[in-house]
Amino acid sequence: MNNAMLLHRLASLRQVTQAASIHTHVKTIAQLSSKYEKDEAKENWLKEQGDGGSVKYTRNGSNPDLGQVTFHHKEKLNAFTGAMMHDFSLAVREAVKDERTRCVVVRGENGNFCSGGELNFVEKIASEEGSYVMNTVMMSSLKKLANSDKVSIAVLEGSTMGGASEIASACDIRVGFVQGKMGVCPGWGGGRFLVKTLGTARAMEYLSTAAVVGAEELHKVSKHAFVAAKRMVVNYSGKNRNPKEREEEERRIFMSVWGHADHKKSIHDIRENLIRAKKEKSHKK
Ligand SMILES: CC[C@@H](C(=O)O)C(=O)SCCNC(=O)CCNC(=O)[C@H](O)C(C)(C)COP(=O)(O)OP(=O)(O)OC[C@H]1O[C@@H](n2cnc3c(N)ncnc32)[C@H](O)[C@@H]1OP(=O)(O)O
Repeated sequence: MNNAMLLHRLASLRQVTQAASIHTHVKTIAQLSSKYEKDEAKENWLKEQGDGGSVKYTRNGSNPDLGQVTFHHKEKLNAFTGAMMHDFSLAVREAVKDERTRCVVVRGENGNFCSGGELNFVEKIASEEGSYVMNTVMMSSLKKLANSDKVSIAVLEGSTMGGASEIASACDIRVGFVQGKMGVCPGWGGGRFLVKTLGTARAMEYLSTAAVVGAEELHKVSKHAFVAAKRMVVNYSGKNRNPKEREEEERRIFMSVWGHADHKKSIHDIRENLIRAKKEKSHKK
């Protein structure tokens, strides 16, 4: 879809967009931010919610300039659990502090980058508290990676889906986003990187159409996701806003869609599809 067509569609949807009610969550964010004042408290909460997999920082033995952050969860294509988000924070901190290296390679084991959030975990934390903690921790890790003086390189092998696209975007690599299909919008702090890398029109197109569903179909699936995508792009393209306000707004936008009925239904449908695909595969054998 070209930009003119996209703008035309956006204009025709404006009425609905304006009518959709999205809560701002200001009060909730203030309460949660005092409950989880320390980074460690948020990271530990995530670890408690979902186990399985790990993320490790290592140095490349043959090339001392290279550090590497590796996702280990090969049986689920390196899908991120809460424990992995916890480890990712520690690994990124270690990587950006390592004075012996100039580059950080970010990759998944076994020839796959990452298939996004682990779906059981994603379903379990589909709440305001879950969205706040996950968003804050992952956004902080991605910011550290993006703002560090290391050159970060995402090795995009195999699957790169959902939140994994946000990690890849923080390393400045262009990838497709599937969040529209899930009835949400980027939840790991990736909105900023997408707008920075692609510009506003392309970012809107990617968020609303790039992946699997077109804008009109997406709007039927979840007008909330569509509206959130628009708000996220406007947030980073608007003038006269300071970076902190933008970051807070990105978090509010994400929290307004995470755990919504559309989102819960989408997680359920995606999991059902995976189970059905697995059964079909085993029948064919
Ligand atoms: C804020 C984060 C959040 C967001 O952005 O909104 C997310 O990231 S949500 C997750 C988004 N990701 C997805 O929707 C991807 C779901 N997975 C797939 O569509 C497919 O697995 C695939 C990535 C297209 C690969 O397909 P294929 O090559 O056919 O492999 P399998 O489907 O057989 O996968 C192997 C194995 O891995 C399990 N798996 C894969 N991804 C996930 C996941 N995200 N969470 C949990 N489990 C996952 C899959 O179920 C298979 O397991 P078994 O059936 O037990 O072998």
